[in-house]
Amino acid sequence: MTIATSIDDTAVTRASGGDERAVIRVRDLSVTYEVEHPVRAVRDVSFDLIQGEILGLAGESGCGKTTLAYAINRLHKPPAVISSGSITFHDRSGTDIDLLGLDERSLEQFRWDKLSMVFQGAMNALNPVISIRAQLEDVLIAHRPRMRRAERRRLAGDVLDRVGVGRDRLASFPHELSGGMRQRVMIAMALLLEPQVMIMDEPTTALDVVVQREILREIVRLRDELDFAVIFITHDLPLLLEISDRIAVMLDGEIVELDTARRIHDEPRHPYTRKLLGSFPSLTGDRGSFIRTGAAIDDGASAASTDEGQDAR
Ligand SMILES: Nc1ncnc2c1ncn2[C@@H]1O[C@H](COP(=O)(O)OP(=O)(O)OP(=O)(O)O)[C@@H](O)[C@H]1O
Repeated sequence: MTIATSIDDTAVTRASGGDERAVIRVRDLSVTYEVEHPVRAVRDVSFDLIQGEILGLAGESGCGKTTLAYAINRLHKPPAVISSGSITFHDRSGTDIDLLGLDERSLEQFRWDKLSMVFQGAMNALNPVISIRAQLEDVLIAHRPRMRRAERRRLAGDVLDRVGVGRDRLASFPHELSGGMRQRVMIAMALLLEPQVMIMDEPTTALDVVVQREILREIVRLRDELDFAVIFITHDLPLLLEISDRIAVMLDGEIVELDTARRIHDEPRHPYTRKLLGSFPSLTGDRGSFIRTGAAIDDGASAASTDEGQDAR
């Protein structure tokens, strides 16, 4: 897996304290579940998502990963409330969009078009009685109302080819496809409008390991081709080390460490990161060599391909 974009971690910082290549800038974001005993699920989180990078979000169950992901896309529902902070999206046109300031209508336009999301159960969100073609075309009808029918059909076919399902499945209904294929269709849908950012929350967890690997390889390849940024959430730290450029480690609602995948692996600074790494025996001891096969972080060791890494796929 060779990653083309180069995320140089000697980031070019702006006077405002951010990375000038950021596509999303989150500052001091807090999300609270306003229940009888309020839960501050996300606490003063700040980070930049850099254009074209895969940012892994790691941390144990309940640390706030999903809450953070949903809040970024404004998909959080009551009792969750964004209690403070800001989220800025830097559009490819050059405009900065204040995500927390968007009204519902603008949000609907924004989602899928600029930022899309694929989550674990996404494949079950496909409508069982509508063909794949119609479901893909519906997204285009909603977001590109002036697009001609022939162009819609071509794009729907192209995107299915891209994710490895193939345009010959356009007429299929969801139940005619395997779980892996349906999840690929959801990824196709997420790619359809060529968003700048994709948030993936455990997108392959429900699938068997071989299919997971294939899909992950596709995601990295598509990222190389289309240069979108990804926030990738999973419990599987070894997997994150393999595919991410950088990794943010969350603990009790806070990001306690954010660094290149290589440094998270080689020189973890926070005790919790060390504990997390230690809980995966395959990452420590004799087999503890770095298993990534070519992530793009510019720390002098990118694109190193090891036999062990090949085996891991
Ligand atoms: N609807 C809710 N009401 C109250 N508390 C909630 C609600 N949803 C989540 N929480 C709490 O918010 C915290 C963060 O949950 P969240 O689902 O974001 O964690 P996570 O890291 O994504 O976990 P997992 O990996 O298991 O999905 C947890 O303490 C959880 O119990």
